[in-house]
Amino acid sequence: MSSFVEIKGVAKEFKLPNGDKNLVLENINLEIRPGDFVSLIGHSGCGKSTILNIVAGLDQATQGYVQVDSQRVLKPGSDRMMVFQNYSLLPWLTAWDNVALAVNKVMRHRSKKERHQLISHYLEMVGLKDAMHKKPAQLSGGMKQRVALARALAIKPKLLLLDEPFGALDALTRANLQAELMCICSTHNITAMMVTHDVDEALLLSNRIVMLKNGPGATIEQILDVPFSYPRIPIEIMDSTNYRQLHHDLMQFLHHQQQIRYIESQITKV
Ligand SMILES: Nc1ncnc2c1ncn2[C@@H]1O[C@H](COP(=O)(O)OP(=O)(O)OP(=O)(O)O)[C@@H](O)[C@H]1O
Repeated sequence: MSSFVEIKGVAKEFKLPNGDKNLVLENINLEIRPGDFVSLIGHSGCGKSTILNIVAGLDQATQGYVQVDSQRVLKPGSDRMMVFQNYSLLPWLTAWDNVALAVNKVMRHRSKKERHQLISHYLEMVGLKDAMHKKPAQLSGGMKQRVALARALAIKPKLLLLDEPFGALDALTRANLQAELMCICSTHNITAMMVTHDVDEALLLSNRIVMLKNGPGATIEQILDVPFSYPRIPIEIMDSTNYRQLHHDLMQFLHHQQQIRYIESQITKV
């Protein structure tokens, strides 16, 4: 199958206020097929969010390029919707109005009735039928993230970008939302990229996991294929030998990166 997202030779260097340069990413190459759910995993600061930001068009690569559906990414667009850990909702608007704001802007050409149906459909899909008219302060963390998901999905993006979407939620809410997201993505064949620190979350949701080495100049160490078919039932797959092996491989990779980071920090002290 042809690639839908192409990340080719991407490097990213930030200029620091004192004039120094911080090379964060180097030669990142990744091809994502339509319907893939790809997770990025690696230690804090290795550049996972930077990759997502470049794909979103919120930041520019210093070298290389990103293409989505054969179009070069140069700026943000409604074909790529991002969901952040901190929900990013407008606090003075209700759940409905937060979703409506995006839908009305992007889907101006649709009739008022159609836009209304879309907003209602996606808020119901994420289980917010009875809380549509509440403001963010009246919603739990899980409910706020549901609004953010509904807002992203209602725009019908080509690519869903998720930056630690469940990082701020308690374990039970996180598990429920993971299951719902998996169901939505597999049913609607949504292509997604997700940054996560959670090995189980990556294994549950993704069909491929990109393992990033530590920076500076982080590169891709390996891409792991996750062979379980969708929809996945956590207690069933977690019990399998295959799952335990993949979990072990990922943990070992992260542990190894942590050791490298420790040794490097000791060397620079000397
Ligand atoms: N605008 C910026 N200017 C300068 N440096 C930046 C900027 N944005 C990110 N960085 C640096 O780039 C590196 C990678 O950051 P990034 O947020 O992509 O890492 P991450 O892997 O997503 O980390 P975490 O898991 O902690 O969220 C870090 O060293 C960070 O300090």
